[in-house]
Amino acid sequence: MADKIKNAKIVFVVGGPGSGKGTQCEKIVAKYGYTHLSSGDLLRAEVASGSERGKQLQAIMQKGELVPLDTVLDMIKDAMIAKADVSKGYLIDGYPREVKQGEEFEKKIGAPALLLYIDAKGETMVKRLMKRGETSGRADDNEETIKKRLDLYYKATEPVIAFYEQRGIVRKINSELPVDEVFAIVEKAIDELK
Ligand SMILES: Nc1nc2c(ncn2[C@@H]2O[C@H](COP(=O)(O)OP(=O)(O)OP(=O)(O)O)[C@@H](O)[C@H]2O)c(=O)[nH]1
Ligand SMILES: Nc1ccn([C@@H]2O[C@H](COP(=O)(O)OP(=O)(O)O)[C@@H](O)[C@H]2O)c(=O)n1
Ligand SMILES: [Mg+2]
Repeated sequence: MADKIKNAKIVFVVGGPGSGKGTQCEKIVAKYGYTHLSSGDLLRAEVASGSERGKQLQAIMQKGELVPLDTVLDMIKDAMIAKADVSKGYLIDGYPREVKQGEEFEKKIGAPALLLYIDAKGETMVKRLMKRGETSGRADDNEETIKKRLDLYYKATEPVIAFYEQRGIVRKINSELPVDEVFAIVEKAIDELK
């Protein structure tokens, strides 16, 4: 079962909240046909289902904290298996959030071939999320939760980048530029994989 996805290309897409991970992933899907799995979207779908587990997740996400590791990892794994027959590669967006999440992913699923590090300044991310919050309906796109998400990003997620840098698979992408210019850099990184 998990064997099916062992040979697939796995790309981690990591960056702060509102750095533009989702935006770039959509463009990668359109050009390369990869399967996009946003850990945040998977969690929000569970919340929307109204399940008991969803209610617990909602409370954690509203505070900008991290949900238990196993919960996210199981969701990602199930979603990967569901697409195993048709997938050219996987974009794992918003995961790992901490080094331990990366280690567990590798134990249960496989190793990433590339980590796209979507990098924007803190103030840029806050500005984008406040703007997105005007229309997104996301409960965590508010000033207080954004600040917590950002703090947690610097504390827990930036070490993930250092961890994979040692392996030489990190490509840092400056996402202060306009979307299409950012994508031009992303394309180069993906093309290197072939
Ligand atoms: N100028 C500029 N704006 C961008 C870029 N990428 C995204 N944005 C804007 O920033 C906002 C956040 O982008 P998302 O792609 O949703 O960010 P994300 O990293 O997926 O954020 P989370 O869902 O919070 O993880 C969007 O509303 C975009 O309009 C970019 O490369 N340049
Ligand atoms: N791997 C993950 C991904 C998301 N989450 C939770 O889901 C929320 C939204 O995640 P997201 O990736 O859509 O958004 P950002 O936090 O990057 O803005 C996070 O703030 C966490 O509460 C998590 O706990 N673990
Ligand atoms: Mg996103």
